[in-house]
Amino acid sequence: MSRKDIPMKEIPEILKDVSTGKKYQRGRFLGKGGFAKCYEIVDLETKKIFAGKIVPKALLVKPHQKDKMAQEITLHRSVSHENVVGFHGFFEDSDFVYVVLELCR
Ligand SMILES: Nc1ncnc2c1ncn2[C@@H]1O[C@H](COP(=O)(O)OP(=O)(O)OP(=O)(O)O)[C@@H](O)[C@H]1O
Repeated sequence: MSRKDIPMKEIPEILKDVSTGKKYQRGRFLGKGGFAKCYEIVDLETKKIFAGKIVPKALLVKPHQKDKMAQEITLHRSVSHENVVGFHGFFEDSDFVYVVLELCR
């Protein structure tokens, strides 16, 4: 089965982190990578703006794809440097993994 045949769920307008209760409004589309689509997202409580990197779980089927995603998160959360885009956390629901990043203007 090729990539285009995989049925894709729609990304929600409001992204909810059930573990913290945080909610983000999905805004402007920023760009697309190999697996992810990136959007501006706004924390509904603090009104702070971030970049949300959203990866469909339907694309993370092979063990090495899941491992790469987990490794990206593990590495990125451990790095804090002025030249590396800031990492603000991640969460998931049944269909997507959401990574919250500093927004690059
Ligand atoms: N923190 C950010 N702030 C603003 N725009 C971003 C941010 N992160 C990603 N983007 C936009 O989203 C696009 C896709 O990013 P993503 O990190 O998914 O892909 P990539 O690194 O280009 O590819 P790959 O999937 O191979 O890692 C980028 O090219 C950029 O336009």
